[in-house]
Amino acid sequence: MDVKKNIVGVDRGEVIETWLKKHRLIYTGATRHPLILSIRDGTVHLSSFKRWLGQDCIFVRAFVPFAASLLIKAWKESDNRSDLDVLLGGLAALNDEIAWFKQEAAKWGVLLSEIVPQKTNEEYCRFLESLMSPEVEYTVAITAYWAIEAVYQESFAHCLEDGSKTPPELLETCQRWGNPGFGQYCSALRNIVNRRLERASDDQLKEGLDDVLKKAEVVFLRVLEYEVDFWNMSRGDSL
Ligand SMILES: Cc1ncc(CNC=O)c(N)n1
Repeated sequence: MDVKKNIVGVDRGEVIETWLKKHRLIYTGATRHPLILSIRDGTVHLSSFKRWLGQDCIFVRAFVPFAASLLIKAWKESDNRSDLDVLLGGLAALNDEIAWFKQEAAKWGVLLSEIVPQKTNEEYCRFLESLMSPEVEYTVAITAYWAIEAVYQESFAHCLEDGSKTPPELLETCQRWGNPGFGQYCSALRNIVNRRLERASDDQLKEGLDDVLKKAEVVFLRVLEYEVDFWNMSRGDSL
């Protein structure tokens, strides 16, 4: 098959695929972390799970305004109306998710009022806040958003695959991000990102334009690093 290449030599619509090949190791580090592997093989320490749960409750509260800021960028900058529908669906799901976190925390006896955000969590939330700035391009911000969602989707779907021994009391958590609907949502986000990056690489022909493609790749890698650090907090030795 004749694959068209644009000026930066990237196959059309394949930017994310190229990144995933190039950064395989860190991507696998984020999506196959020891915490996830221990959930999947049933050896997870519940104290680790609870530490993750408490920290993630805090993270998700910062993720909501980030998602809202992305909705604004999409409305202002997107070349495709359906982006807004995809993002609004994500925001609606976050409403359920926040309610679920409260209920799940209560179920495990995790007292949300007493959770202290760890340094990694605070830094990750600050990073999200930096992406909310109007200076940050829609393409760059939605790349981060897709990566954040995709890591959880791939991680938790792994715990639901045939042969996994995920403890029954953790199945609901895994289904939250590992269910097929969330998978489709992540594919829709990935399609948006690929479309935007393809456009960005075309635009780089024009003089004076920032290298959005490079910025998006840097942001993608930072998300993966933060996700690995975030899982690491569950070990409880990072305070
Ligand atoms: C640290 C982290 N990364 C990704 C997600 C998934 N997105 C929203 O729920 C999450 N909850 N927490």
